[in-house]
Amino acid sequence: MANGPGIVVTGASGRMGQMLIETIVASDAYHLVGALERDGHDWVGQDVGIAMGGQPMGVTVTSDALETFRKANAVIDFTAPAATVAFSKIAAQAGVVHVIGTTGMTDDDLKAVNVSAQDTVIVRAGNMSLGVNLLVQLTKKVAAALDEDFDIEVIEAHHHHKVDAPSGTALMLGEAAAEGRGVLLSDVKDSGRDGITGARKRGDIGFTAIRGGDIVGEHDVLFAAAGERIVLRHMATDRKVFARGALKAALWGQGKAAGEYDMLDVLGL
Ligand SMILES: NC(=O)C1=CN([C@@H]2O[C@H](COP(=O)(O)OP(=O)(O)OC[C@H]3O[C@@H](n4cnc5c(N)ncnc54)[C@H](O)[C@@H]3O)[C@@H](O)[C@H]2O)C=CC1
Ligand SMILES: O=C(O)C1=N[C@H](C(=O)O)C[C@H](O)C1
Repeated sequence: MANGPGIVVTGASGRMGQMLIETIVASDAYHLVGALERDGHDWVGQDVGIAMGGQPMGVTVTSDALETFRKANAVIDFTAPAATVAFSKIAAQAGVVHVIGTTGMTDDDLKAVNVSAQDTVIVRAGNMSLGVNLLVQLTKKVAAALDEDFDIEVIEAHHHHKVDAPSGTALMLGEAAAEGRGVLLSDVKDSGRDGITGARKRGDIGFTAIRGGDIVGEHDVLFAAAGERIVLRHMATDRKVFARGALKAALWGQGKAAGEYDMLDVLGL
């Protein structure tokens, strides 16, 4: 008999999709009930295990979200903003927990997700790892303890396939620093410096994005003052940390009241 909640993985052929499927099938705490890819993708119609280059798993990749979500207890979604907005509406219709790892969402995308959260449990975070979520709390504390003599810079590095910048994690860290300082990130955010930028504005929170090779995800929060610097750092070396966090969120969300939650709720931080 199958164990634990039934999970659907969207973006099954993606870097995170495949990592999630491997993690689910290796665990007794969950089971895979569906694998979704976009219409026209060459995995659609194939057994997902075969498509991944291994043994059959008895789950055929499909592009029919509603039919698949109806068979599940949770959907784990690391895809792209437009797909995630559409999936949140379908998850609400099907009444399943929607765990969202997708980053690069606009304010309008986030508003649409928030509307879906009136009808189902949504857990969304730009980073699902325990380490980064702890770093968020540390960043808030350090920013609250220091004044604007300390310039705050968030530096992130990712693989060369990544399409959005700053990363979702960098934005979480920037929000935490702004909250610690009692300001709005939108009022102090400085990203994409290029050319004659003028001197750094006191109180700004700066962002720098590095893209290269196969870097999984690295984030520094730098507090730099005259004569001293503090650096808070997280380095992910394996996507398993994100998959484990997302699966924890899927389990945590079962039976919760409809609403939008994050990994700080899941981890009790
Ligand atoms: N929150 C977190 O902890 C993490 C978030 N991410 C985010 O997750 C997202 C995906 O990352 P990767 O797996 O590296 O990207 P990827 O490009 O390897 O995978 C994305 C997958 O989504 C699929 N997809 C796109 N539209 C779709 C649709 N309408 N229906 C079904 N599938 C669709 C694509 O075909 C692709 O297979 C990015 O936004 C990334 O920033 C990545 C790692 C950790
Ligand atoms: O695209 C990625 O790979 C990652 N994206 C997330 C982000 O935007 O912060 C999380 C992690 O750093 C990997």
